[in-house]
Amino acid sequence: MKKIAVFTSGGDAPGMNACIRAVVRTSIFYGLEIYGISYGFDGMIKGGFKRMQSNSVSNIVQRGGTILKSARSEEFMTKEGRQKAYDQLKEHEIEGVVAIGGDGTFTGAKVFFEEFGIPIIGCPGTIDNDIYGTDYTIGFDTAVNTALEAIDKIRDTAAAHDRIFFVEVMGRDSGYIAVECGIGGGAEFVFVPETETDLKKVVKSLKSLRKSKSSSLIVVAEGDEEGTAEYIMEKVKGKLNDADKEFKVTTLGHIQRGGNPTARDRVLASRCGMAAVDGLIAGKSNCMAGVVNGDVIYTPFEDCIGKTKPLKEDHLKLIEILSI
Ligand SMILES: Nc1ncnc2c1ncn2[C@@H]1O[C@H](COP(=O)(O)OP(=O)(O)O)[C@@H](O)[C@H]1O
Ligand SMILES: O=P(O)(O)OC[C@H]1O[C@](O)(COP(=O)(O)O)[C@@H](O)[C@@H]1O
Repeated sequence: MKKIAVFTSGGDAPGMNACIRAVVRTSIFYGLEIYGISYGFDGMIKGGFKRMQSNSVSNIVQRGGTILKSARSEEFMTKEGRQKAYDQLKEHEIEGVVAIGGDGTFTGAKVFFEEFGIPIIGCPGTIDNDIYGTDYTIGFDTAVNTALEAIDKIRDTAAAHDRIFFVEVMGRDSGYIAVECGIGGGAEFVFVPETETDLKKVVKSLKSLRKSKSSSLIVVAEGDEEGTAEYIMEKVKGKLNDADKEFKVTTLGHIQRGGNPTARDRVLASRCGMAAVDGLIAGKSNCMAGVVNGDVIYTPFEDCIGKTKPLKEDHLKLIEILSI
């Protein structure tokens, strides 16, 4: 293997730059030529390849976003689009690819490998932490810390004014961010897509909590099956029927996906990046490099996509117990 390429795809997650840096420097360390592909699969189709040197990735380990840009590609969803991408890789004599992204990216990578046999290894880059085959995904720790900082500030206002606050955090299909913010931020309740949200029970608990607490904080994952934080707040407000209480909603939004990665994310990203290149050199493919129980492991894309990583039962129990 002489030439490999790396790209970021789907969204962006803090730590992607640290991962790119590790891929580039590990490749150079082993004497490989390394190319960066801009704008994910779209860039592959359009031939957006650029040779990278060690100094191409200087001073980025601490930066959020991705220097390779990120994109979602409709064209790659078609056989014709993937054929164009393959032709571009052939033209540039690329023999292996590192894909940094989430489960959508890995789904595309798996299809691509099955059709054209180009060796491809993934690194888990998503703030949602919803990928099987790694205890944590790159960006999750930073997103939780960003959301937690905001929640701490919101708590000050909630306490000062005796308010009930609903804070919406990211997580289209997953409650990992909500659960960790809920535990770390001392939330009274956390609503997540993985479990049924029982509003009747919540209203009952809020009524009884009124005796001991003057303010409450509820964290809602954006993908909760009951609806948005705004919608849930209106429903709870209607049922609680407490004219003296003020209800407020804060949606944290994309601030959770930006910012400098935490130490944990930088280290995880660097380990996964190095492991992806090691894996390609060792002849691995169609899999993701992740970290489980402290060790790097390679998990087939099929499992990363097909298997779910359930929320920890004891985390959910913790929230219930600590909120009394
Ligand atoms: N079934 C598929 N076939 C081919 N490409 C796919 C498929 N699913 C996803 N992709 C590609 O992966 C890209 C990123 O997926 P997306 O779900 O948007 O992000 P993420 O990787 O963060 O989950 C898509 O824009 C598309 O180009
Ligand atoms: O507005 P966008 O860019 O589609 O992103 C929103 C989505 O991004 C996510 O945070 C996931 O993003 P990443 O996979 O890139 O980390 C989801 O929880 C959220 O629904």
